[in-house]
Amino acid sequence: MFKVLVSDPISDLGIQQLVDASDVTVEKKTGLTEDELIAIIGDYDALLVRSQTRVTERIMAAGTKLKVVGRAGVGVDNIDLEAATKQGIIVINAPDGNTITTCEHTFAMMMALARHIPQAYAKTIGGTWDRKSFLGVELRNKTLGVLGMGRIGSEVAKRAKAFGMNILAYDPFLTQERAEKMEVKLATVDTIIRNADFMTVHTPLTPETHHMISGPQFEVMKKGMRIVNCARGGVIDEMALVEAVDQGIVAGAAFDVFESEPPEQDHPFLSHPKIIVTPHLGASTIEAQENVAIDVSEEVLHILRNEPFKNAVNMPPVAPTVMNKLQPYFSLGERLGSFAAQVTNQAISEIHVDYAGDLSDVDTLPLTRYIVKGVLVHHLGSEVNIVNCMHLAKQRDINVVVTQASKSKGFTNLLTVTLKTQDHEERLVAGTLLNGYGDRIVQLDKFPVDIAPEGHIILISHNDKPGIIGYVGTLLGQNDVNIASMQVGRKIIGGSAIMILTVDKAVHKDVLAQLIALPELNNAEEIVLT
Ligand SMILES: NC(=O)C1=CN([C@@H]2O[C@H](COP(=O)(O)OP(=O)(O)OC[C@H]3O[C@@H](n4cnc5c(N)ncnc54)[C@H](O)[C@@H]3O)[C@@H](O)[C@H]2O)C=CC1
Ligand SMILES: O=C(O)C(=O)COP(=O)(O)O
Repeated sequence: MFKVLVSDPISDLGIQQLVDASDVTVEKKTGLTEDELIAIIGDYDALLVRSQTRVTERIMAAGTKLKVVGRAGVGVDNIDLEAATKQGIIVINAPDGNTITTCEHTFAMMMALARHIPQAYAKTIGGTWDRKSFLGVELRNKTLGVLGMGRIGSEVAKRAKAFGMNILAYDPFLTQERAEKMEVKLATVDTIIRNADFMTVHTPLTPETHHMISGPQFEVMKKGMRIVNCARGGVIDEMALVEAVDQGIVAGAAFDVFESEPPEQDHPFLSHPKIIVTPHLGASTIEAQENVAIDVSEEVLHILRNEPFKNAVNMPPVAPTVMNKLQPYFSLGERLGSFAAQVTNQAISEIHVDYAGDLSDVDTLPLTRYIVKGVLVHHLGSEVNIVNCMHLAKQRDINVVVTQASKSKGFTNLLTVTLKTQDHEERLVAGTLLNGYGDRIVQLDKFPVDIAPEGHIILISHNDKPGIIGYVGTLLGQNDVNIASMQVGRKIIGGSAIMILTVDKAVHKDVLAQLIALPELNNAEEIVLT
């Protein structure tokens, strides 16, 4: 039974599928301190959060069973991604579910700013009928600068057009072609600062975006600009902004997010007549909260059940078409990796993966991760998963080399895993996915073979002499080991040969030792593929 902890307020309706799952129990404990979370996190397989819970390195370290941290929302700046990757914890988010909601909040803020709605409301309910102090401005014909044209920024631009605004947009990934399609003008940050009447930011907080609007930008800013931040506190320098408002450079600002949340009671925004604020409400609608909770619950279930998933933040994204193509090979890849590791007795210096046939022209990185996981798991155990395997390989100076499009030897698809050791030994295992037959191992070192990569396998190397098969069969029979299948491979008559037996149960070490003691038999080892 998987245990899921929900440590922030997340929509009940959204997480219903987790609650209903027969293999999951869900517990809600919100408002915990870091130490309180550390004390209990060891019991849980998954943690669901929004932006309040700071998922620190200490929490991850205490989460010994933790497989996944699910963020019901976009920003993951409250989660230590590096620590998660090192520990093999998958971090997923729900990037699409709150886009429109946050875009609408941005608009609400922009209009509230243009028409002084919060200030006018406060005065009216305070008993003052003041119609002179709140002269506003129209949005029509104004220039809106959008910094960050991702999901939310693009939706804001779309709506701003309907309000008759001219849009100047900047995003490092915004091409001229896409800008034209969206009917916005591609501009630099500098052009936007010097020309916009309104400016809204929709970037994540990164070292590059931190204080991207600060003193130097306010110095050259178009006088009377109104600024909205519904993205992340820290993209705009808060103290420099207050100064710019006081100097009359900025006519007003609307902030949903703060450099530190919640802000201190004496934060200058909270008492400034020209700055309006909301307590990080961008994503807070019934619809968005249901959407993100549904998305994240679905992904968490996939991860817990070892099924493919898509929105991992600490792994590169994979297009659904690529994923569909690769997914059938995941189990084969992992087993080939595991097989190769089990027959390699020296320290591995390189994992070489060659993809041929159908796999020669797709981005195979996700599949490579399964192979590397298979190789490492033999020595490192369950600590290894597809999130941390590359990191763990690098830490151990193991090179992962991938080649594509070498000859497929007649197979429609062929995965060849070669492990190279520091002593220049090489072990090679190749496998294919045969339509209608499933996974097969088709080559072992230089020998062509045909075995299903599953269960208990005995690999024997011997000299090609008459009678050996009989000795082996008799010895295994005497030890109550039932042989399910047997294959013999050799390159030349009387030369070195291999025998591969699949057997019904684990083989005791003594039996392997007795096998090795047989005449003309050089080695016998058991490979277990679960
Ligand atoms: N206030 C709230 O409750 C909410 C806030 N957010 C925040 O809004 C922000 C945007 O979210 P989405 O649009 O969903 O993300 P997104 O990833 O779709 O878009 C972000 C865009 O920022 C761009 N960008 C990165 N560096 C930039 C730079 N230096 N200058 C200009 N653009 C840059 C990226 O290329 C990307 O296109 C995120 O920080 C997210 O955490 C999201 C939802 C709710
Ligand atoms: O999704 C985001 O990035 C947000 O900022 C929303 O945060 P929240 O889930 O409302 O705490």
